[in-house]
Amino acid sequence: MDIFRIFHLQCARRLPALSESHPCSRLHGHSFRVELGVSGDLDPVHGWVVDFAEIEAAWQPIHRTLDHRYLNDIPGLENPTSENLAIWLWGQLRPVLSGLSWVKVMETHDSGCIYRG
Ligand SMILES: Nc1nc2c(c(=O)[nH]1)N=C([C@H](O)[C@H](O)COP(=O)(O)OP(=O)(O)OP(=O)(O)O)CN2
Ligand SMILES: [Zn+2]
Repeated sequence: MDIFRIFHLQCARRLPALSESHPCSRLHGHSFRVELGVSGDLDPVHGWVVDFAEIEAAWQPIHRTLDHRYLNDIPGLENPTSENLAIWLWGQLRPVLSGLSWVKVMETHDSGCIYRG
């Protein structure tokens, strides 16, 4: 069974590997939509994979670290593409959120990525 919870981050970033002519090389902001997926068998007592509150609790330190921040300043996010953000989120969350199965980052309504470790 797969369950997921959705979170939102407001962040500033620039993508330093791009040429100056590319708009994303300039400072700009994104309202990221992050989906955290957790997979596992149902706990027969509770009838759930994991309490959604556990996913929420794992997310809170991430939110404090990233929300309304300039991502490029965060160690490991010097080139904060959505892909690198998904990988970074996986690295932060995998040790504390058992059953983490995917991290999906949507940077706009139409564009995003999924990382499964
Ligand atoms: N594979 C990736 N491609 C791009 C990334 C990325 O992280 N991974 N990032 C960007 C830019 O950050 C850019 O801000 C994306 O937004 P934008 O180009 O504005 O998105 P849209 O084209 O969907 O929006 P429009 O309003 O239609 O311009 C670029 N590529
Ligand atoms: Zn961008």
